[in-house]
Amino acid sequence: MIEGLEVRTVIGIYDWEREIRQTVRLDLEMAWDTSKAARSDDIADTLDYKAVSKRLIGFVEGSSFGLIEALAEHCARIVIDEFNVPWLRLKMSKPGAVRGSENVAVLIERSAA
Ligand SMILES: Nc1nc2c(c(=O)[nH]1)N=C([C@H](O)[C@@H](O)CO)CN2
Repeated sequence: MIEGLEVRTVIGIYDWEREIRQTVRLDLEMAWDTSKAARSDDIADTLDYKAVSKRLIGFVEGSSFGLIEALAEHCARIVIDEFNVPWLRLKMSKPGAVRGSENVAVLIERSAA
């Protein structure tokens, strides 16, 4: 899992949102068989959460989507396609987007198939 990964990016459907950077937060669950790495104690045998995080940070920082739905979908595709993850659940939050609320988010599940 990667929990609470916060990144500043251009995100939003309103004109004023195209002029600023706002914080989005990613929570990511990824299916992976950890038994080989548990035996070998070798990072090469597992899914490197740091590598996944760095790739997503770079992508999100350079993106400028309108909807958090679109941003979430692209992030999911990157993780599945580039890291061979068979299944994931991704929550894309935009805290502070709605006054009076603690958070707004979309939650998606995607598979490689
Ligand atoms: N389902 C969604 N609804 C809304 C989104 C979104 O990304 N998905 N975005 C906005 C605005 O950008 C809002 O965050 C500005 O405060 C409104 N509704």
